[in-house]
Amino acid sequence: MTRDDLFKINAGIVRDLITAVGQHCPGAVLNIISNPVNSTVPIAAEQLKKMGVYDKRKVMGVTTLDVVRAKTFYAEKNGLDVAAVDVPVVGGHAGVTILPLFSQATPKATMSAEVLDALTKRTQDGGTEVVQAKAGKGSATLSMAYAAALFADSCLRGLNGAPVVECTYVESTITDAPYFASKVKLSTEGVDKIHDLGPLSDYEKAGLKAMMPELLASIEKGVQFVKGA
Ligand SMILES: NC(=O)c1ccc[n+]([C@@H]2O[C@H](COP(=O)([O-])OP(=O)(O)OC[C@H]3O[C@@H](n4cnc5c(N)ncnc54)[C@H](O)[C@@H]3O)[C@@H](O)[C@H]2O)c1
Ligand SMILES: O=C(O)C[C@H](O)C(=O)O
Repeated sequence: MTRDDLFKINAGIVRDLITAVGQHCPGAVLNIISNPVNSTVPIAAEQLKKMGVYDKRKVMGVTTLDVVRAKTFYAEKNGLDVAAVDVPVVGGHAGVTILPLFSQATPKATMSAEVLDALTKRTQDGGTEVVQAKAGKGSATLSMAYAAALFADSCLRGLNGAPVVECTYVESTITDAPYFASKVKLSTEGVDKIHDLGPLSDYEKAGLKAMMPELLASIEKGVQFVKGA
């Protein structure tokens, strides 16, 4: 089962939960983790728009697990302490739409083109690898919970006036995609500032171009699920 297969089940669940949020706590900051995140975030936004209570600063898709994976693989490969490593991951949360920016990773490490390609693919396929290994018995539940806790904690710190920067999938204008994950400053109202992509390597530029058809289609599928209903 792919994240997109989950659309059939989760699209309605997310829309109905968001309807309740729109009715009972319209100002809430939402961290959406249900897959396919590339579509469920647009579903949430469209449903809240329909109800007249959408605030783009409050709706965020959780892509933290992609960052956790990229950091882990980068640290392992380069003999670094993972706690001291940072790797931005941009795009979306499915296959080729997940784009780790190893050229911006810190601390800096030199890796061959082959190793970079392997680490990128491992990050992109990490979730699917676990879903297939569990063969119908769920996904990377515990690492998802870890990532969700990290991200929720960052949101709470931002809301408490200690701004923090995390990668998250939000309504965005930094690329051609209306929703996109990148580094975002989280503050007292939720999304405060969406950082642009920064300098990309040629490999990353190609990855950005390659993800767009799938990302745009997943976004449109989510939008139409609500608008076309
Ligand atoms: N964004 C991420 O990083 C990430 C990572 C892993 C998993 N996920 C997604 O998180 C979700 C949960 O994954 P999981 O492995 O824990 O799945 P799971 O099947 O183990 O758990 C799903 C839970 O949802 C409950 N449920 C079903 N219908 C419901 C409804 N209408 N309302 C409320 N609850 C309902 C089920 O009873 C079950 O307890 C999936 O959508 C999965 O794809 C996201
Ligand atoms: O549920 C999945 O398909 C995988 C999940 O999104 C993950 O990244 O582990």
